[in-house]
Amino acid sequence: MMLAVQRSAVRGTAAAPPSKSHTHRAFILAALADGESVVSSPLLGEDTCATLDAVAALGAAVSRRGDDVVICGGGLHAPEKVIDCKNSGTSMRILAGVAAQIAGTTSFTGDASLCSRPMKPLLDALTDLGVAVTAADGGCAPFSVTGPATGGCVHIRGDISSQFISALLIGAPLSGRELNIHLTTPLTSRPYAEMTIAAMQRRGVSVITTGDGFIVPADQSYRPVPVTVGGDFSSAAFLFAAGALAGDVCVTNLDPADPQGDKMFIDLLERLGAAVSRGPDGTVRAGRGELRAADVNLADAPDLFPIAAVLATCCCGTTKLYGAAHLRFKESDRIRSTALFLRDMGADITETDDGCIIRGPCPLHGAKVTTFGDHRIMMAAAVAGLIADGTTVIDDPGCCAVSYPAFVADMQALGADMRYI
Ligand SMILES: O=C(O)C1=C[C@@H](OP(=O)(O)O)[C@@H](O)[C@H](O)C1
Ligand SMILES: C=C(OP(=O)(O)O)C(=O)O
Repeated sequence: MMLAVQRSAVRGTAAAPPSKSHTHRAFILAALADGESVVSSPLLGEDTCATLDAVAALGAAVSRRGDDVVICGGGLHAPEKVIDCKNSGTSMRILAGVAAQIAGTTSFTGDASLCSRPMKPLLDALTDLGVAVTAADGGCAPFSVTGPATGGCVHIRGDISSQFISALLIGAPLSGRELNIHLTTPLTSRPYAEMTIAAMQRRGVSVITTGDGFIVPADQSYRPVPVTVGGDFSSAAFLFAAGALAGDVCVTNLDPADPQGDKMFIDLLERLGAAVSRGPDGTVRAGRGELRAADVNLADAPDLFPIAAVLATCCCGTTKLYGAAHLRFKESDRIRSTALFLRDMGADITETDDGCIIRGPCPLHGAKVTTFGDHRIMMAAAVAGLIADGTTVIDDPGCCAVSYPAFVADMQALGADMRYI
């Protein structure tokens, strides 16, 4: 199946889908807390469902109560079956940190994309903490960890994925001993580590931020708390960009106080010259404006890169997106896959090591887009198709189900001419 997109205007209101990152953390931390946790409004996308299946395999009792997911956690054990994290880096990295704290062997696998993404820095850190690790060549999945880990001191790089740090932090209280994490390179995607710490603290576990990392003090445990998952700013970025490029879109279900780093997209739209207005209830509206180029550091918000690059094609002048070399380790090499589809659509775009340079404005035309099975490439290309001359034909449109299953339906409801062919 393909998705055919024609130039079209979008207008109206859409609710941001629930946050993928918050849902992963809510499911995993509920599994680690003794007792029942109710998770309301979770994202039930392919990635978060992979996490839910995994926590059930590790021994948490998972049930549905209406739209809520109820998890009875505590007393986890090594599973019989291999944990398949499918396309989800967050699931694999954080759950590896959890499994490392459990006696016995837990094996992990994923799809072809996930099995090519880096795991070695985390697996090396777990080895230093006394975990026996067996992994494929290069330290990627499939791999197994045999725990439990000890506490102590660990050195790990911070510039490949913050998920390694989230994994060590979340698993640490299970050992009962202090864990001292020293970062050997600067931490990228830092807001995600901060989301992890906030989620741990909400459940009664404190984390100390040090000059070069983090300490999880000894003798702490998670307590169950009910959570309602708020909207996802990374997914909302596609709705905002559609409004800023092709009409006027109002997005609800976003909390301005949420720690998600990708809420910077709203400031970015304003900086580039889009018409942005913020309602008192957190509702944000984005419409057309005279867009002008800017230098944008995406070190802390890498998931915004593909859609920010689409916006940049409509900016007057040279836009530089930089600071995000870790984009090369996502579901696809997102610097390469974004440059490929935008160049095919007529953009003047040059890849750099840590981003790209776009000389705009570039009139876009329809093209055949390869998503490489990457949800954010699919959604960014679909938004680009709204302003392109002719038809944009996107392969594997179902891949958006990992983070935003209703993306195409939401866009169609706003008036986008998107059809499955
Ligand atoms: O912890 C998380 O929920 C995430 C962390 C980020 O990954 P990196 O830390 O690998 O950049 C982000 O890209 C991903 O979509 C979700
Ligand atoms: C990189 C992403 O997720 P993950 O690392 O969990 O696969 C993403 O959603 O863009």
